[in-house]
Amino acid sequence: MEESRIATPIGTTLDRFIKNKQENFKYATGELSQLLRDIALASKVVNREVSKAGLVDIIGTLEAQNSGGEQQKKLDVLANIRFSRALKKGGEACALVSEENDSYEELNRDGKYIIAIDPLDGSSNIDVNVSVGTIFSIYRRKTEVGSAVQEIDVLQKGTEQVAAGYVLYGASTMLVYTTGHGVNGFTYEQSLGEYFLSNPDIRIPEDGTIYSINEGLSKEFFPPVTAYVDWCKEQSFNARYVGSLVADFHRNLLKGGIYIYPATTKKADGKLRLVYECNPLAFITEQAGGKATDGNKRIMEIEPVALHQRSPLFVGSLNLVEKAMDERLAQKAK
Ligand SMILES: O=P(O)(O)OC[C@H]1O[C@](O)(COP(=O)(O)O)[C@@H](O)[C@@H]1O
Ligand SMILES: [Mg+2]
Ligand SMILES: [Mg+2]
Repeated sequence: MEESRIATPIGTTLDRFIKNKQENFKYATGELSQLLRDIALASKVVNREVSKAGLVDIIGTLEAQNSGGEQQKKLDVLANIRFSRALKKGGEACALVSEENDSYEELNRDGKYIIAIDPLDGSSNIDVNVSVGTIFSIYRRKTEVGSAVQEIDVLQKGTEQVAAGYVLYGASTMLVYTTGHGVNGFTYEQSLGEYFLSNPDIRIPEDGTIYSINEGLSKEFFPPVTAYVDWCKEQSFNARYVGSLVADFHRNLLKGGIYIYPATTKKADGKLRLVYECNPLAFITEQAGGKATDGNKRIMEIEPVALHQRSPLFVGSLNLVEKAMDERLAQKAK
């Protein structure tokens, strides 16, 4: 089916855009479209809570820890509940994999889709009014509709994703997603309660002058990363690190740049989670013309073995990520 080449006008609502693009999806039965709407709806509720975080009692940390042993923030849990409820009610998702749940949550047995989600990304920034986000990834189930969800459904390679996206709760709130036909960004108009197309067909510049890495960890960097960061400095690149993956990623997607969370002497697999942080952002990056690796291989080719497994991440502008890979090889050759 020939993809319609007519550009969708800026200001088109998300609903209208999803409807227009549905014909691009060979399974076009409307379920994926409805799922995207359910996620957008939940993000509006979370946006409301994030935007008034300082006024109501949702600031602060809970006793409980998540699967990664990190202290859960109240907003982590609240966001998780909002997305889980919206997906349960929507009926299209059979299971939810979430950073905030140890195991996957079965939702609707008749659902055809698996959702993997980081309900609130950038938790360390929640209490200080710095941008945070939500990251999501969508797969088709492998098992029979109506049957119990199994591991083969929830542990799929990134190349199996049918859609991925993120919501950035920043100066404005944006939803950016792909269904494998390019990347589009929508800005939330609070008073109308609607997302409007603001960034059609996003392409990441092949080059950039921004590098994002937590240099506070530099004592724990392996030589290839140290050499690469030194190279960025020699180029007089700008160091930018918000500490919220979604915010750092979004800036680099629009302006060009590279985000790195490497393996370190203390964290052999880095910090970020493959299934609901690295894979969705890798899908978006590749669809926008960029590159995403774990330092050696394509992120989306990594076979997941655990829901919360971690992976190093090098993501962003094609030439910057390739340079980082070359640096690794050069260092290895030494
Ligand atoms: O403080 P560090 O070690 O640089 O880690 C920051 C990274 O950790 C994260 O906060 C991890 O995500 P969560 O907040 O969802 O756990 C990323 O958003 C961010 O890029
Ligand atoms: Mg995160
Ligand atoms: Mg999180």
